[in-house]
Amino acid sequence: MAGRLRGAALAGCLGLCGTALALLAVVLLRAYVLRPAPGPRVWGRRPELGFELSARDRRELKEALRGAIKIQTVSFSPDDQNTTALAEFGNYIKKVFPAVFSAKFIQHEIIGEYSHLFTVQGSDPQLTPYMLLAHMDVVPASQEGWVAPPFSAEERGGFIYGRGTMDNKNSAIGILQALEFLLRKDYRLRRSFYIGIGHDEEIYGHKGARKIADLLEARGVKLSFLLDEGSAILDGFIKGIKAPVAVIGITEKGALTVKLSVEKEPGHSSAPPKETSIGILAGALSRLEQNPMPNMFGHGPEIRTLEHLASEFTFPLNLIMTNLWLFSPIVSRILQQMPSTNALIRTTTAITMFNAGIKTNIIPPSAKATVNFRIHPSQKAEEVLEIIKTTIADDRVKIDVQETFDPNPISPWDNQAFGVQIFRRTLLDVFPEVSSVAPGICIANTDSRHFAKLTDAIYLFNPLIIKPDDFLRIHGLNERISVEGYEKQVEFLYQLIQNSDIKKLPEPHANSHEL
Ligand SMILES: CCCCCCCC/C=C\CCCCCCCC(=O)N[C@@H](Cc1ccc(O)cc1)C(=O)O
Ligand SMILES: [Zn+2]
Ligand SMILES: [Zn+2]
Repeated sequence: MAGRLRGAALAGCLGLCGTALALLAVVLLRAYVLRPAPGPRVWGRRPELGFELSARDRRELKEALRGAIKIQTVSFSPDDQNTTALAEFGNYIKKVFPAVFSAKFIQHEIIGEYSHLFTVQGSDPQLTPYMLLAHMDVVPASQEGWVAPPFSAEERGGFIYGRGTMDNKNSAIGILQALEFLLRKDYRLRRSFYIGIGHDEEIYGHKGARKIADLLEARGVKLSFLLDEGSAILDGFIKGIKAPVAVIGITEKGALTVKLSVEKEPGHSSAPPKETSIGILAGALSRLEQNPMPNMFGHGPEIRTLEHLASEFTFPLNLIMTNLWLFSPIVSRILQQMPSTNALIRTTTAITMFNAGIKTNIIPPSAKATVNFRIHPSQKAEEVLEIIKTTIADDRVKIDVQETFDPNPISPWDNQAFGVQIFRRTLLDVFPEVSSVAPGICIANTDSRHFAKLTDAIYLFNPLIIKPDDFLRIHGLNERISVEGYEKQVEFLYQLIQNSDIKKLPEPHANSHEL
């Protein structure tokens, strides 16, 4: 009997100890293994004016965007733009946004013939201004393959179709629309801000955004932050994350475009040499494709993106993402499998043009190709060029560098980063379904890089929920925006302007809601 009692007591004790141990393990797991990503807190103040739209406002907002899409502001190449359309766009915004163009405290200037700079003077000159950037030019669109012609701005099933609906007339028109609505409600701005609308972003922005930046620099302007396109609220991009997450670019990749050429004696195709210019060039290109640039996972901000999103992942991915010190080799291998995530972790190589040959029976005198590299934030153009030379390893291939620039510096992402706090607050106001806001990389290039001397706080983000399918529409077929999505974009900008009017960020406190 005594033995049985001792046994029961032991079993009870073991059970208790087991429970205690299990509890301890859960606590440790929560505290150390599944710890939430560190992030600044947001304050509780709400914007003064709500975003209630009448049926008339809704119609006006939609028609303003549709009208802009119909203007064919195409950038074909650096010396081929539709300048008539660019000028028409200027007249159009004057007509559609009368409050913006008549406000006494808004100065409007045309820069580089077709770009627009608005200086919106706030009532408090002590507050450092910020800038909203967008562009009006678009890439060309084929007539075939669209459900509605690319410049028809046709509305179908709640979407407006057309070139520029996501890239980037939605921002250009959206910013002016948000300001127009605020002015009509007599909102008095406190913090000054600039609006820049470039006309040649798709061809590097040298005549538009660059000139705007030079002018502001000459005026001695410093910005508290700058917001441009380049990332979005991502839905379904990352395996293991169910909810949409806002990924705000804190840098953009660098770029290097090289022209490769091979010259060889032409001749009769009946007695060909062992290698032709085409064969030699094709070999070099194949070596570049077969030997991708090194995987740089862990050397740039991509690791911070995953750490911030760690708690959004389902089990066991949440555990893996919280412990990248251990799992980064596996994660980096997974990321390189999809083109959009591969672009986050390495300098990408894209053969974009190939020209050779003039007739079926002539040995071609020359072969040329263009290769476009997008440089990972941890590398420099010079370093990439060295790797290219070593990989090609053939002196017969001439390498001419065309456009090149290093990646942008990394913008701040912490408690003191004013812009980041404003975006968090505004996302919370307008997109309550977005559960995380993370820093990321813009895998393409934007006009914002011209503004590096005016601020170290450049952020790339379009307040639009996009799915992988939408990403393919940018520069692709059937670019479109949902009417609801565009309304939300305007609402985001409307609230962002009001939220930016705060004098100074409140001190973070323990109970405030955190994204
Ligand atoms: C966790 C991550 C998954 C990553 C998935 C990425 C999704 C990103 C979502 C939206 C990205 C939209 C990118 C729009 C910006 C494109 C801008 C652009 O096309 N630029 C051109 C031209 C250009 C402009 C300025 C320059 O100085 C150089 C080139 C480009 O070719 O980059
Ligand atoms: Zn764009
Ligand atoms: Zn574009």
